Amino acid sequence: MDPTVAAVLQLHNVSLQLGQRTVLEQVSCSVTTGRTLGIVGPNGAGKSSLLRLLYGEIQASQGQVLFHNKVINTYRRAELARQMAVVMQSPVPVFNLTTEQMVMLGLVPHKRWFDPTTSQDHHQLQLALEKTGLLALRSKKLAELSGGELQRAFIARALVQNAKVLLLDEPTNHLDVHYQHQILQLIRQLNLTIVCCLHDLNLAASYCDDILLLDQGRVQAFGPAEQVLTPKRLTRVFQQPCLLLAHDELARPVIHFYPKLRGDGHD
Ligand SMILES: Nc1ncnc2c1ncn2[C@@H]1O[C@H](COP(=O)(O)OP(=O)(O)OP(=O)(O)O)[C@@H](O)[C@H]1O
Repeated sequence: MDPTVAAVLQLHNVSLQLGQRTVLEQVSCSVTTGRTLGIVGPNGAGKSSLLRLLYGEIQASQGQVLFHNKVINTYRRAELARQMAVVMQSPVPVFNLTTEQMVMLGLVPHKRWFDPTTSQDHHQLQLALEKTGLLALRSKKLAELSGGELQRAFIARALVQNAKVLLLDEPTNHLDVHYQHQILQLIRQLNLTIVCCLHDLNLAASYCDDILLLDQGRVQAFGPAEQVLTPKRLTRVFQQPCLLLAHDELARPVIHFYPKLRGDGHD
């Protein structure tokens, strides 16, 4: 990674203890302006916990989390919200709101309570609904949306928030293949600094510049996607044989996990 480019978020030797459990151990990584960092790893690797540290929801037991070179917990919540939008896994929606009302909540960090809604706000709302394919559902109650539509509504809210940094935990959960690609393509085009937990390694390889591979709270590799996502490393970390399949029309090979075969050294 180019050290001359400004780091937006940095973790320096961060460890996290939750109850009796060491969830993260000596994790160091950073994300620089305009890049997309994918956090990948098996279940329980510590991906969501790391994201929660990055937006200051929980505090590191050891080490430092820096946002623009300042300790994250020294920021006021409102200040952070203006600079950082967060889409968590299965956030709890307020079901009696309509899609449009919920998406408009993205404006809250930028307004005082008596500020009126402007034509610019409505324009932003319109754009966010359009980009996430929710125009036709704008007046529907959240309770009436499918899991995927709800997920897109949370992403629309993050777009309206208009922050320079976007943190997402499994944003493609509940989305069909078309929307998985559409949403990731969309957020890439926004030229934001992005940190995104993903289970799907092919999506991570396609849409992330850098990858942090975690396993049991420890960094297994961190760096450019093509250097981190090697079949040998993925086979070891996921305990499932893996190979990369090249395709003429794809910029990156397809990551393929296959069943353990007798005598291939994986059983
Ligand atoms: N509040 C808590 N107290 C104790 N242990 C916790 C707590 N929250 C999470 N953990 C544990 O920390 C570990 C990491 O959890 P985390 O949710 O960060 O993993 P993950 O990589 O996001 O997992 P998944 O892929 O399953 O979503 C898990 O073993 C989990 O059980």
